[in-house]
Amino acid sequence: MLSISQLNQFYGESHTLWDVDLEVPAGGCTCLMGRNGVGKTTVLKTIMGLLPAASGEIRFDGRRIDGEATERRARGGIGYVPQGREIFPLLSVEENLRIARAAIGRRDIPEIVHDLFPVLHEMRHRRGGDLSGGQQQQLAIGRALCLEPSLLMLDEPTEGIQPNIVREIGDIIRRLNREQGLTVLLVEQKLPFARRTADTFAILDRGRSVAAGVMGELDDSLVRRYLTV
Ligand SMILES: Nc1ncnc2c1ncn2[C@@H]1O[C@H](COP(=O)(O)OP(=O)(O)OP(=O)(O)O)[C@@H](O)[C@H]1O
Repeated sequence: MLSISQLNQFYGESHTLWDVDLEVPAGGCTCLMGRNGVGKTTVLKTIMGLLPAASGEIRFDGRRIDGEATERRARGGIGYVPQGREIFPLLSVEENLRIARAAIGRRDIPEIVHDLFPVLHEMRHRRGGDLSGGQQQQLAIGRALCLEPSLLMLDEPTEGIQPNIVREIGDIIRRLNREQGLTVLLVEQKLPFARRTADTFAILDRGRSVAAGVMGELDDSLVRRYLTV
């Protein structure tokens, strides 16, 4: 569904991504892994068109999208839940959702959002900034779902969230993937969470793709070499 080949990216003079390849199969849940600063967030932002690619190809459903504006990619089916969530803190929960929904010309809130996140319905009049970290993460995912994506990308959705809520977020990602058929690309540093949630992995090291496979192939030697600090 998403296929990246030979992607290069620079921040000014600094070469950040080096010939990165990444395959996200349709209907799967792929975890992009690697230590801090290896370029995971940069990959997601480049897929979304928030950063320009210097060279390489990004294909989504077979179509090249690397020349498209972010809005077009979002409308075309790529949902993005950024690191740090980036909800509007002064707007209500409902307004946060409606703004996203308006981008595809709709006014209603999709049922799936209330089904998955009853707390967002209960707290619809509260300001986004007044929610807990876990609730804000649910709002960020709910907001991405308002655009009815076929691929959902999440950047460290469990960062700074209490352990019991981490489990809930994992359940939700699995439900979206397995029950709703949404393809998922997850950036995640917590190994047990990644193993439970994803079925394939790809590892970056200093801006390069160094390993990929089905989750069962993520063995101790790969973990020691590329993931443990
Ligand atoms: N706006 C920027 N300008 C210059 N360099 C940047 C910028 N953003 C990130 N970098 C650098 O690019 C490299 C990759 O960063 P990136 O945030 O993509 O890594 P990451 O793997 O997502 O890390 P983390 O797990 O800490 O979020 C790092 O060396 C980082 O310092």
